[in-house]
Amino acid sequence: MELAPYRMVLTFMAANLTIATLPAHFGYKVLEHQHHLVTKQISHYFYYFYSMRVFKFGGASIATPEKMEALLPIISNEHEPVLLVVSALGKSTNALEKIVNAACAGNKNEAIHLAEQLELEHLDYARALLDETHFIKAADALHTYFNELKRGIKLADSSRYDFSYDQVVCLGEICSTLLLHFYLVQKGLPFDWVDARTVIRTDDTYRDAGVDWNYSKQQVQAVIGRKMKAGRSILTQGFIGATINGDSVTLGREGSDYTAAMLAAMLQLESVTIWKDVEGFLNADPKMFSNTVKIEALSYNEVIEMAFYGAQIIHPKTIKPLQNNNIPLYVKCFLDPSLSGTTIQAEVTGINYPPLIVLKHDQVLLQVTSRDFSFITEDNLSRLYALFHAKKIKVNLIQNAAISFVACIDNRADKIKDLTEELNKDYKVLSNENVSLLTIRHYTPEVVEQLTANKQILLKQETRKTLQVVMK
Ligand SMILES: Nc1ncnc2c1ncn2[C@@H]1O[C@H](COP(=O)(O)OP(=O)(O)O)[C@@H](O)[C@H]1O
Ligand SMILES: N[C@@H](CC(=O)OP(=O)(O)O)C(=O)O
Repeated sequence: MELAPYRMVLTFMAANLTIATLPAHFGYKVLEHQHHLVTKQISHYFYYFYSMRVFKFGGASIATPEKMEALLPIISNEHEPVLLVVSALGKSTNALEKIVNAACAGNKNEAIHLAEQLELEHLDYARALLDETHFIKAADALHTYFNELKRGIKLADSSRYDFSYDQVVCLGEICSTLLLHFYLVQKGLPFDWVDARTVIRTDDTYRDAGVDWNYSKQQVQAVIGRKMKAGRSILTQGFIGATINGDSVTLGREGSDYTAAMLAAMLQLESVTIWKDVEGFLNADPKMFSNTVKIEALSYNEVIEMAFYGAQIIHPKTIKPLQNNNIPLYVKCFLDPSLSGTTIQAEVTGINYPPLIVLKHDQVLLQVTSRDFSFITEDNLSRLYALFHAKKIKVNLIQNAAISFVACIDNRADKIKDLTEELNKDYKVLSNENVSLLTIRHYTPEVVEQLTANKQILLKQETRKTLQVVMK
């Protein structure tokens, strides 16, 4: 066990020294921290310095050099080393997807051309952000990684699309963090850049890699933890890792939130803040609904349900490591850090949730019927589930009847084609494409009426708290 009494004493000394050297108005905050520290030490046997935090910046927050510059006050306000987890610039992951698609379709020249365009965009970004000395260093580093990208294009092959995808797409995060790194160094901040592929070890499920928790934790503590204990702040990438063979992987689209949560759990840090372009966690996506309201505090339970059913604001895997380690998650607005944002934690009291709405488009409803009139009960259900599992298809909603089984799944044409071929051997399969899955937590009859008016309802399920409708 790591927590020896002297560690507690040292931590207290460190906290008290901090009080002595900070201006008076910081005193209260530090005392609050001390209280928090003791509580956390006793309950978790924490290994690291417990007031260190993780900040996750997504693509929207660094879409332009001006936006990146605007993050400086947020980052430099930290009194302790901070761990930054950062995504690719703006929509550059989509640009990288186009590149790998062209390469796998055999249009290698087009892919190289698109890669060169993307490199120029990164160079323009660097030029706008950095002084001459730092620009030269950044351009050099970018060149190295765009060469890695070009190697990925040359090797890309449609017969191993997911593998090819990861070798190319992972470079978005590498390049964005290089730009931010040189900017922070230029500003004199004590940051070290860590290639997440050296610490996050995964299996070889390309595009949705599973993390080897124990190995990664050891590496994260040895590399990132050690540096932070020595007073260095860290900048690393979300969304990426590497297999035991050193091949790059990605953790699933929008997976940077998950990386942030994972690192916080592995290092037992104080909290994770994800900086978004919205005021906080709203009761629905403001891009789809008007009159949304911000929720001040949410429980892990509410958020994991919403994320699982497609709330884009948080990656569904983010909550588990945080809940397991009782680490709070804050959703804050990078456009106005003074806004209170949303706190996500274990217990939330005194809040009456409004209806929380998630609308997920581009779904497919599959109806699978046994050809020989055998019941769809335990034996058939386990066969069907095993098949979905083998094809790595996530089932968003299911319902079964005597001889049929209905599943609502994301529209991944390649996977569905494979699955249908397999199912057709024993079952009759019908599919309804282009449907939407509506999930409402804390629903009211009025909201359900309003959101389903003029829609064809293909499937409906409700429990006391949650109503779900597949509709067209
Ligand atoms: N419940 C919700 N509350 C707030 N924003 C939401 C919600 N559901 C979806 N969103 C969308 O999530 C977006 C932010 O997430 P995302 O675009 O993935 O950010 P980033 O790429 O910076 O991580 C918001 O602009 C908003 O449109
Ligand atoms: N860049 C990746 C990972 C990610 O999490 O991005 P963002 O934080 O911008 O959603 C993606 O677009 O999927």
